[in-house]
Amino acid sequence: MSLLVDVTHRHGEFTLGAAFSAADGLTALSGPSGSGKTTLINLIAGLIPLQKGRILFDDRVWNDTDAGIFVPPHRRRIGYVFQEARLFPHVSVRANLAYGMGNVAKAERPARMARVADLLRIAPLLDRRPSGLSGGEKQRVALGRALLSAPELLLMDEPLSALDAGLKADILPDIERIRDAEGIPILYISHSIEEVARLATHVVALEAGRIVATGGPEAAFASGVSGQRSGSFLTAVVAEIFEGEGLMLAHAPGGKLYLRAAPVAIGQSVRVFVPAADVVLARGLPEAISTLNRLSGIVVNLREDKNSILVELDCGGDRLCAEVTRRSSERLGIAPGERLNALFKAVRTEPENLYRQKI
Ligand SMILES: Nc1ncnc2c1ncn2[C@@H]1O[C@H](COP(=O)(O)OP(=O)(O)OP(=O)(O)O)[C@@H](O)[C@H]1O
Repeated sequence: MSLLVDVTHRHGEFTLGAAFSAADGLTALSGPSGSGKTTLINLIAGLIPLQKGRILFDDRVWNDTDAGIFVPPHRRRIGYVFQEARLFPHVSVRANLAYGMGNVAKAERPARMARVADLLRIAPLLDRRPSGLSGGEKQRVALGRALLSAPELLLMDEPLSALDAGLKADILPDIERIRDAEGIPILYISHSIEEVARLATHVVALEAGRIVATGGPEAAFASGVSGQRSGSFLTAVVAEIFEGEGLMLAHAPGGKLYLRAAPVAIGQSVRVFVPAADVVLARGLPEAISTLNRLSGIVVNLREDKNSILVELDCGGDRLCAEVTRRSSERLGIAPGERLNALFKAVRTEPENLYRQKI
């Protein structure tokens, strides 16, 4: 299934002009506050009428201003999850979930309810009222309600931003399961590079109403989503898990990676986020050093970033970014074309930011 968007829309001084497509998987919409992310998904949902352009889903036209076509929101088969769960407080979780199933044939409802309750671990909550649930439980119910409508497209507007770190970590695997099990496109607004790192199959980066980059998760750095935290993504295949040590070994194109162990299988492909400030650059390799990860790479780019230099290395095809002071860069005489070693500690790799591809 795929979504095709080509829209122009003005709110007073602000103009959104965006063209992109999104297929199955999770497309993160990143960008600074006010860049137009919510406007974009509200247009896709049909919640605000489009001023100019087209929105197509597969071969169906949801909106085409030239042809005068506008399909109303309830006929678009979209699930929408907001920052706040927005549940009905006075009825049970079961009734909240059932509310979403208007589109589903009656005979299929019990099985669908059971499947989604299982997928999101909410079966034990069905007879409770939302007021007694934790923020994370409420958000899982909101996700469940969106899924029960049998959506063809899921829109999520910062669904985790109201949750504390512990609850976020608890719900991330649920979103991952939805991404991998439902086979529908998901558009996911997030300000967090960690969420993008963990969940995104694609990124569309917006700035001041325009798309500034699309592609893999690195695209998020083109906009303000990452704030101060520059970094890069390495892909690798898990080769060995050292159970007792909480450590695993994965093979990346540029060499071996030792990572904090995560619930993955041998042979599984993972993508790890390495913050640029965690990478140490060295000429030669010190013998006695605790750092487990040592990749060799060619300097392809040097970029000034405030009081730092961001040094980009090509490590066997993967890009690895290191942040060093200008003083270090000058002392080492770092220049494009040079081969350097990049070191980073296994203990700094964060399993909760690890993207895992299904096997
Ligand atoms: N109904 C409206 N009327 C006038 N201006 C609006 C309206 N809705 C949004 N805007 C403006 O459009 C711009 C984009 O807003 P939008 O909410 O889409 O951004 P966003 O990227 O989702 O921001 P945030 O990350 O803060 O939620 C902002 O400048 C906002 O003030």
